[in-house]
Amino acid sequence: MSTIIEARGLTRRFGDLRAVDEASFTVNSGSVMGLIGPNGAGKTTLLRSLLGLTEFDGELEVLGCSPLRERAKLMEQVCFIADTAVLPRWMKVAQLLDYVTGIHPRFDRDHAEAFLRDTDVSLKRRIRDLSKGMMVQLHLAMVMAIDAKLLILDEPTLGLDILFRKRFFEQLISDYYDGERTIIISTHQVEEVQNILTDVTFIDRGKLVLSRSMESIEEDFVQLDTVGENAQRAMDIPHLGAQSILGGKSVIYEDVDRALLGSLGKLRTPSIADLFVAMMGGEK
Ligand SMILES: Nc1ncnc2c1ncn2[C@@H]1O[C@H](COP(=O)(O)OP(=O)(O)OP(=O)(O)O)[C@@H](O)[C@H]1O
Repeated sequence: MSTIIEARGLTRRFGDLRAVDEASFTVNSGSVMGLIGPNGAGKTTLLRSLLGLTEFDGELEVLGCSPLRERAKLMEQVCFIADTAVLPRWMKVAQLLDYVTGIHPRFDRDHAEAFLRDTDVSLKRRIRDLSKGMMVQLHLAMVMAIDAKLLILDEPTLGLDILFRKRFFEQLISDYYDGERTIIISTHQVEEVQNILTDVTFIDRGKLVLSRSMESIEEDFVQLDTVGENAQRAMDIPHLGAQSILGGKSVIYEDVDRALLGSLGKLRTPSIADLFVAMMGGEK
């Protein structure tokens, strides 16, 4: 396992606004990291910094390169799909494959075609005539055929229905992820990525609120569902956040004595979505 990204005090200012504020984190090879935050939290700005697409202060190294000074070298090893990614609509699918074969040294056309054979996307179709779902399949085919060490996806499933979103993430993990590549996915759709992540980072108003492995989430956080009088006792113990449930409370704690909580109700590991709500300002 090697370090792919190392950020120390990464900051991006727009006038008085700090879109990314003193972010320090490490990403290791083989990680599938979810970058999760509300609208305007700084996700896109953080990803753009990693790619050298925006100026920043602080220290940042991505795949051993300085994103601002060695962008060309970095781009040889990175694949990025922006939330606003658009394919040239006037091209036919086959022409797109020709085009990317011509410009990208690590694009494997045969691999892309093999992937597309299992979809409804025909090489003869014009891109503008594809449905949204087919467009995603085409995007995925392009991504999977690029041999990149780091894949960065900014809101890759925006505007798609739940079936396509699920399929996108499933295929990403089953067909692309090989345990060595590193994937960073920014998304609002927390529930759908939860099962594929090895690491999770929460960002809120530019600050990293949480940056951990999924394994350590299990160790560090616990959720208690409790009803009746026990609910008040549970709320008296310092906690991260709480939600009302039928007849009681569901409360999330960090680093707490589980034996003490066990007598008050049912314990479980919080989902990423529940943890997100608790940390981003649920009922306290
Ligand atoms: N070029 C810019 N000039 C000025 N402010 C900017 C610029 N780009 C982003 N911002 C501001 O920085 C903050 C973070 O924006 P960013 O797009 O990184 O958030 P995000 O988490 O990706 O949001 P969303 O989920 O809505 O896409 C926002 O307040 C945004 O208005």
